[in-house]
Amino acid sequence: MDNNMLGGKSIILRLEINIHEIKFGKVAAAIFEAGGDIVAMDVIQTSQNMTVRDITITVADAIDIHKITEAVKNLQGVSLVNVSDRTFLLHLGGKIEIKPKTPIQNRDDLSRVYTPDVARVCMAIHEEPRKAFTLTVKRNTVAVISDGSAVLGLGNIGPYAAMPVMEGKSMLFKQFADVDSYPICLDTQDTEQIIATIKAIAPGFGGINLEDISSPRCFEIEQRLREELDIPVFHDDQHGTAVVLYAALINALKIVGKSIDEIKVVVCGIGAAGVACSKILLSAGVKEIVGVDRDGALTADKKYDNAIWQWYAEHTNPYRIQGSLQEAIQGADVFIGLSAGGLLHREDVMEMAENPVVFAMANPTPEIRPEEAEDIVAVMATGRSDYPNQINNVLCFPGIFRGALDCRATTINEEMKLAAAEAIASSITDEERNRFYIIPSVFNQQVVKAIRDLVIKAAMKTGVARRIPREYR
Ligand SMILES: NC(=O)C1=CN([C@@H]2O[C@H](COP(=O)(O)OP(=O)(O)OC[C@H]3O[C@@H](n4cnc5c(N)ncnc54)[C@H](O)[C@@H]3O)[C@@H](O)[C@H]2O)C=CC1
Ligand SMILES: CC(=O)C(=O)O
Ligand SMILES: [Mg+2]
Repeated sequence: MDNNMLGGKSIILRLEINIHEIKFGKVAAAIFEAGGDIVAMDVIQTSQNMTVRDITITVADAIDIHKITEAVKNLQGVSLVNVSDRTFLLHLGGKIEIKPKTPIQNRDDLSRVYTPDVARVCMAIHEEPRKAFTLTVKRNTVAVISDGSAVLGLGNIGPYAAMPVMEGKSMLFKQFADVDSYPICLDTQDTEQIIATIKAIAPGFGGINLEDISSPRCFEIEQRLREELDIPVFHDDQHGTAVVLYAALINALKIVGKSIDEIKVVVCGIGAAGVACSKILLSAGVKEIVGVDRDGALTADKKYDNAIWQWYAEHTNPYRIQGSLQEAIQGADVFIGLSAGGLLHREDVMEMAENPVVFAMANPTPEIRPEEAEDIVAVMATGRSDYPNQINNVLCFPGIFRGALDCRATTINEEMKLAAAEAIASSITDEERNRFYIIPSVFNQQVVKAIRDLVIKAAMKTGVARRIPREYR
């Protein structure tokens, strides 16, 4: 895939221009004609014959970037030194760092944070292991762990390529909920090795956020770790997504005036996210869910090697609909896309029931782009930050872990997830709610706090809180 397809709407061209051969106005005109809008320019170097300039250009899409670079290369007297985009610049050297909380200014400080005095702290924890929560980073730190096997909708791109997403999740944890986290990408996709590795590194963490691990391995990995560790293990693509999806659906149904037990829902992509979203909808009372994957609708009339698909087929699709997405979507009230970009077409949306709700949540490219269907849908949402109604697990994972860490929960259970969904859905008032505003912004700090508070209450009520926060004592 062309790197620029992953986002960069703003690029910087470094050009070496022979000032005797071409005037800058001509360069600017060529960029403009190719679809670029020059928003800034820095002169890097000048000499009697040459000038080197960094030209910042905004573009509508990746095709324009190609057109612009070709146009510039074809100009006599111009040499294209480098093309960079702001997204790549933001990633130079990684996006996070670790800093000491206090400076070490003298030998006395050194002997306290390190040897010899640190030994007393070590022995205190040795004698009473739960002190690890008060005397180490465990109290506020989550591991963000991937094996690179299902990175966004990019597929199995491996542990190195997964790192930028995991670093991004760590940034979000810190900025939105003041949770510290380390991105960890494992160079194995073997279930047993992943489980053993995570168990081995768990002592330093207060929670494990599994990320972008493909199905069906993700189900066993999560389940085993939940059984074998005493800290929350949460597969974000399953549960974070399901929580936010459910919150968004509650509000979307209020707009279209349909009740949850009478809608037909088509879920496209029965992987980690698709299975978890379907499960939360089943428990919320949806009666007709049809799951569609690469081989079409999942139905109890077929047998599947994948145990989770077998379970899925037996618990959904009551009318045993068979066939492709195009067939399954006839008369559907809601489409939920958790598969790959571009799978849903305008013609398919036209076959849905009146006032269709379309949640095209694949990243980075949704199953259908809003501009293709917004005039024929009642409510449209994507997983992206650059369209209205962003249904993305970022609305859930910072707040749910904030709550879990603050009450030192041993797990994140169903009650805590439902509490998080309720906090998200109810953060939009009846007056505020409209077809472009069914879900709050990730920048709304009240949402993280609301999730945290309800999650702590749910943890206390279900007996999984090991610490009662001061305000609840
Ligand atoms: N908006 C959000 O918050 C989230 C969005 N996602 C997106 O959902 C998608 C799936 O993610 P995961 O469930 O983690 O991955 P996964 O690998 O566990 O599942 C993907 C599923 O989609 C199916 N699929 C792929 N291409 C298909 C096609 N052409 N037709 C039908 N089915 C197809 C696969 O067979 C697989 O079952 C990704 O695009 C991801 O970015 C995932 C989690 C959160
Ligand atoms: C948002 C997210 O976690 C994903 O697309 O995988
Ligand atoms: Mg993910």
